[in-house]
Amino acid sequence: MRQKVYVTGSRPDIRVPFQEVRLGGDEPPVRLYDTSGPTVDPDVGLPKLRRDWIDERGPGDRVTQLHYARRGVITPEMEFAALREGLDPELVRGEIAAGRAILPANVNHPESEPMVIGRRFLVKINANIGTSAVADSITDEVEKLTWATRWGADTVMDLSTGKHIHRTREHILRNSAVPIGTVPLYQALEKVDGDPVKLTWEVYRETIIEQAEQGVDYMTVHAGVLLRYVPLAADRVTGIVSRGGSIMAAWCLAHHEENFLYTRFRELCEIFARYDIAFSLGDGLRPGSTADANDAAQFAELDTLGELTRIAWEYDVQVMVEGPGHVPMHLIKENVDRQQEVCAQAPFYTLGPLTTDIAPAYDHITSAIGAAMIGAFGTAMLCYVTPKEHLGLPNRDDVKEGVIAYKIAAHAADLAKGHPTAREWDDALSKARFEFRWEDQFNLSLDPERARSYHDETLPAEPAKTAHFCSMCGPKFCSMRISHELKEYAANGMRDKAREFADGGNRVYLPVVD
Ligand SMILES: C[C@H]1O[C@@H](n2cnc3c(N)ncnc32)[C@H](O)[C@@H]1O
Ligand SMILES: Cc1ncc(COP(=O)(O)O)c(N)n1
Ligand code: MET
Ligand code: SF4
Ligand SMILES: [Zn+2]
Repeated sequence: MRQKVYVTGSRPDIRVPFQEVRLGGDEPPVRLYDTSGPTVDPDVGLPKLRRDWIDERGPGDRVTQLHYARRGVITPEMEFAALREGLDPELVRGEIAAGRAILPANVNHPESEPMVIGRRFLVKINANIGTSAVADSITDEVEKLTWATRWGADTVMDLSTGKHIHRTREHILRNSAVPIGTVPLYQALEKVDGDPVKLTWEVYRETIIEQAEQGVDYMTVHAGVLLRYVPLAADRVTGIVSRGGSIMAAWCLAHHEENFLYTRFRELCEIFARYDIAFSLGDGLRPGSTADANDAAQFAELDTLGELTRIAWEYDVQVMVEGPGHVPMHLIKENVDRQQEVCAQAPFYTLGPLTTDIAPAYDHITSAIGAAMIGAFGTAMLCYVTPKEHLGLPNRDDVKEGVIAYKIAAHAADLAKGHPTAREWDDALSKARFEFRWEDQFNLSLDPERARSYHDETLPAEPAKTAHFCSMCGPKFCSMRISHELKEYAANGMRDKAREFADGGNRVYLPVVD
């Protein structure tokens, strides 16, 4: 059974949720990092976990976690995030202060359960949801939110572009125990009837304040798409594939002016600091195909993102940096190394990357391969890709497929990086598997329901739950059963050897099988 348990911190309202798996036999229970949050009841709403923490600090021009971290303060949010990972709160504070980690936590999102994004911590995953002009249901999106977090999304981005963007986001935020990210440019574009040329700084500014008041925790800002970089993407196989990037490029060319997100960046920082919104510096020039990976346009923009990272830090605003996209395996490492170098170790947040372009309908797999690699190289958060990528808006089932694929990638990276708590989970599952504790194996797995149902497809009867085989090899060929017998031989062999020794070495050695 999986059960929710809480670990308490230095004050009574720091209660950190875990999923505890009780195991059979003499095995101690295993605690899993829990992202699922409290059960959502739309009539009651979520508990406002952070309410008192925010109120105690009061309003101000710089109410950011980075601001407190730099002054040596461990906030309740930092302690909460540390307890979730089984790490020292001082490590969380130090990494935030150094800009190597962020804790996205808008003062207007008290429902959020804090977590920390940075290379020293568990690799996090983000799930994208949101309406489009073609599919515009608020209830569907709230369901995707709860479904995504049910399977382990650490943050969710609302990328809505439909008719009711404000209302959709309100429902998402009030029902979300994970930080919510947005791309405010999408709503700004709706406000000017979808014509990029009509965009203005004023419309954009009004939009970010609207979203800041609602409680958006981090915002993608495509401030690195400079006028002079746009021609660099002209000869690409797939041009500019970022929505925000293409919008800003269109604006720059039409006005022949520098990107207003870049020229007004300091004003943005002042606003973000008042709410503690984190920047997710958008990669508007990311490659959208294998052919375009690591090209001049992509790396020119990255240099600008490095410059903007340092400016945000002047204002105590937290920053992460977005990365690609479509990148074949041999070009992945350079992406992390360059980003870490150029952006002074600010956390990296990548979309995949997709390691090949040939598998539409399976891009959760093409991209989970790249995500696992880039995570192991030090990327802090992985943005999922669903099987619907390039084909249409993901539904609830696609959201689950994407989240599970990315939980696998993130955990595989945690193991490779040696996060202190990652290994325990694998060991517990492997032991259960080797000891034919089938129920424990199911309950410890990322998707217990599917594991159980796949097993039961061929062997549904109750005795099969303790059987020393499954239908893959059958009883006679079960290598793990044979391994147990080998162990017995070895143990008996040792006993016999001991007896042989006591007998003066005159016995012929024969293993005893009972
Ligand atoms: C940047 C990435 O965001 C994803 N994306 C954009 N809009 C949505 C949406 N409404 N729902 C889910 N994913 C979306 C696409 O997968 C794109 O590749
Ligand atoms: C990791 C990640 N997630 C979302 C976006 C926003 O999308 P777009 O750049 O297409 O507007 C992005 N740039 N990077
Ligand atoms: N899949 C694209 C990307 O990787 C985004 C939308 S399709 C051009 O960025
Ligand atoms: S996902 Fe579809 S709508 Fe979006 S850029 Fe690609 S083809 Fe265009
Ligand atoms: Zn793509």
